[in-house]
Amino acid sequence: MLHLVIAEAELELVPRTIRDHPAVVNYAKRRGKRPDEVLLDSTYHHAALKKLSDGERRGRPDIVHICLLNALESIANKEGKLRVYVHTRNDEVIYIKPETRIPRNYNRFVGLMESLFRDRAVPKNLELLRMEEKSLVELVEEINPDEIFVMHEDGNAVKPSEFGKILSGLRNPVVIVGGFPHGDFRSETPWERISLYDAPLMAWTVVNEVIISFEHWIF
Ligand SMILES: C[S@@+](CC[C@H](N)C(=O)[O-])C[C@H]1O[C@@H](n2cnc3c(N)ncnc32)[C@H](O)[C@@H]1O
Repeated sequence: MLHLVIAEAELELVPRTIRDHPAVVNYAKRRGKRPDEVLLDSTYHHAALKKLSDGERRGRPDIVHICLLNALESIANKEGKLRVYVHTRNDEVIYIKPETRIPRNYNRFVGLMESLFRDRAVPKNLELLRMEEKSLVELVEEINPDEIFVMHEDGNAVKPSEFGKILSGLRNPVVIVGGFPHGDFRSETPWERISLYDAPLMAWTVVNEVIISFEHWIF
């Protein structure tokens, strides 16, 4: 079973310090919500983000959305060979049941994530998505993998097909992909770094490359 972690994802509610910024207040009003109930989104809160530390990389639910659509619709997931987790910049972990259908529509996805931040599990009866406070290291320990790989543009160069072969030979590998648009991991990731290509790739491209290369060797 391959465990895929989208790590340090830029997924969070609007932080307290910018909840009274006009860009946030107007956006929340348009959506009929309170500023403390809405996701931070760089498309709409660009002006307010300038006031936050790390503002240039925060507010990117779209990265999580595309990664989850790709991973959960994959053949590996349909065949029960994949588990997907999202770890956020604020050390929350989202556990996702493999049968979860992520909304294709971005606005519906945002609404779903806002419900998850409020209720900690959605839908309440099935708990397809569940959120817990947990660090990346704690999540990795809980999975109890036989190998842990951090996808990184400066890592050891391994061709995607070769990496898929390595993953297919393991019992319970964890693969960590950064869910942020720029820069590096902010916390410690003391595991083997793997580069699939000699230039930076988007997170969802790496998700696809990893899953498809893995599938190639197990089906
Ligand atoms: C958009 S990148 C992160 C930002 C990137 N450091 C930059 O400044 O452009 C998102 C994630 O994709 C993965 N990634 C990006 N390029 C990669 C590569 N060439 N090989 C393996 N993983 C890569 C890493 O996990 C990275 O954290």
